[in-house]
Amino acid sequence: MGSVVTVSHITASSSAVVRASGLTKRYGDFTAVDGIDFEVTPGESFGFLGPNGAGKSTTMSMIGGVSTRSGGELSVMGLDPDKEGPRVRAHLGVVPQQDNLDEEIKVRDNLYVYGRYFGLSRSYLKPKMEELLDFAQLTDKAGERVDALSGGMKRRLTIARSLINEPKILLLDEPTTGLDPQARHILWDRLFRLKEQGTTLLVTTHFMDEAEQLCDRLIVVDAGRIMAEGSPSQLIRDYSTREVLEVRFGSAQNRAAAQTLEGLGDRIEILADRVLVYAHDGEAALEQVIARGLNPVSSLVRRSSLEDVFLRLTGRSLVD
Ligand SMILES: Nc1ncnc2c1ncn2[C@@H]1O[C@H](COP(=O)(O)OP(=O)(O)OP(=O)(O)O)[C@@H](O)[C@H]1O
Repeated sequence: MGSVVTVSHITASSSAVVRASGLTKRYGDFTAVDGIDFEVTPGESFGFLGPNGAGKSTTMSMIGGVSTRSGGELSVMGLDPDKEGPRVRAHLGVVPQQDNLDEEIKVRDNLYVYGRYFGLSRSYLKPKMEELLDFAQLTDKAGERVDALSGGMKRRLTIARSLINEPKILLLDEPTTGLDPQARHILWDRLFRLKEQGTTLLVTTHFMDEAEQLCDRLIVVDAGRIMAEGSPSQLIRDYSTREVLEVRFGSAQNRAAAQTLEGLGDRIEILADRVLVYAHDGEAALEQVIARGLNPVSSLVRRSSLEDVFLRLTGRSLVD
């Protein structure tokens, strides 16, 4: 579909902890981040939602001062990450996409070694490690080697480790990719706690449910550009209908059926395995489908999600 969408520019606020304006990253001829503007206010949970390759990790790397920008402005706690990397990093906790724990040493020792690397004193670290182990629900695993932990536990340990210097801002790159549903919920709960304590969270994700759960506000990114910005509910209100009717007619018949459905609801999307009818009342739309002489193999009415927003903005599914 590829519709053109006007992005509302965010008013500059003096209290922003992260501010990007025209932020750009090029790798040779390729532009990974293409002049994006956003601001993150203290204590909020701000998301970057987009598919693989959208430029989310690259943006995080620039914020963290590990990748220099090619253009535009960027400030983190009022500092330029390209010029004052160490001072910026002192405010940040970083949870990378892949856990990079020391697998062969014990859980508690991972925290200790990291803290010492940060230059923190033994007397500071001793109680801090216990507090973080408790926070990560790993106290009873403290004496075990990391390679004996589950994926969810490792992720929580990586988060605990990133908190060792009491950062004001936590950068989380795809925090729950690869975790099972239960492990994801435990992790989200820990992140809610951090937010309650006033930590600002910057989260990249390609999971729409994660963005809906975790983020107060987010930007939808695709191919290095911002497609839309707002709270999850605002985005759904602005770019989708209240409900969506999903109907399946058998893969060979979806396209022909969709033609019969033309004009139904606000709009129709044909996916490989189903047809989506965007309507404020999904049940009423289903009655219309049947009234038009169609007989779906299955049907489902659900509320709109950020996945629908992404589909509307890009004509593609987030999980393609
Ligand atoms: N060092 C690099 N050299 C060249 N191209 C790069 C480099 N790092 C990233 N890219 C490219 O930049 C684009 C954005 O990558 P980035 O990792 O930021 O995307 P992403 O949205 O975080 O997706 P993912 O979840 O897959 O990491 C991709 O096309 C990627 O191949």
